[in-house]
Amino acid sequence: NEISNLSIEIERIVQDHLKYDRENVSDLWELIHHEGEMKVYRREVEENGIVVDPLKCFHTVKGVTGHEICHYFFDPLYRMEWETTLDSTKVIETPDKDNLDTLVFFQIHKRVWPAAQRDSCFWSHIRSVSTNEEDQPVWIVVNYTTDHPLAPIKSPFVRLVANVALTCETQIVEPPLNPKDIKRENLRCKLTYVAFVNPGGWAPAAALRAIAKREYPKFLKRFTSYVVEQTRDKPILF
Ligand SMILES: CCCCCc1ccc(-c2ccc(S(=O)(=O)CCO)cc2)cc1[C@H]1C[C@H]1c1ccccn1
Repeated sequence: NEISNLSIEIERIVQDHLKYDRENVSDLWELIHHEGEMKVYRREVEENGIVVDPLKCFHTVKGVTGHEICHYFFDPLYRMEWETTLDSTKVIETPDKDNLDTLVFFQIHKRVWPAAQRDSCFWSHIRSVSTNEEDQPVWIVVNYTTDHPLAPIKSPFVRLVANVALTCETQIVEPPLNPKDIKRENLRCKLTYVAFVNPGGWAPAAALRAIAKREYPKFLKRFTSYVVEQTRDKPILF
């Protein structure tokens, strides 16, 4: 039925991301932005003349955990606080009321003139994966395009196709003897962000590449700074 088909798809996509995303980039990837701990890479790929460049970003954020980064990325409550490229976001379905680890979003993206305005509909899933005993668990959020009756494709909007994952590892730097004494200065989150976005309809390749080159680093910097600010005086969420 619906739920089990969705959970099968979620399992497949999440496992793929867990397996591949943290792999280092090959020399097929071009470094398009390097700022402090943030490195943003891109591969130039076109499908039927449409730019679908995969994007991969590695970043280390001090003072927060991977759980905190994934929590603020996943929870709709904060979306419009850090997202500057959206006109709106809405949760149109909660597939499992007893387990709020999966939501279905419908988002309208700000128009990038002269291209047609985009909208998106995707399931979003958050999960922690324990690696081995002593390390902190890996946290991951995946946003993956899906059709939905409450997100009809309507002109003039062009539906974009996205497969995005944010994967985070938490490191405890110079761990104090008693784990209860861990402070935020002992925390470091190593995150990987991958985005496979098909803009859904033709847009000038050079323009799309320029937008991506400008927007992804801006969005990752703004989002991670937002989480550092929001968590500064709060108890650590491991
Ligand atoms: C003609 C221009 C079409 C716009 C292309 C486009 C659309 C969505 C997206 C995108 C889709 C999902 C996510 S997310 O991480 O899942 C968060 C969800 O709120 C993030 C970014 C990217 C791009 C590519 C430009 C690039 C760009 C990059 C960061 C912001 C805006 N535009």
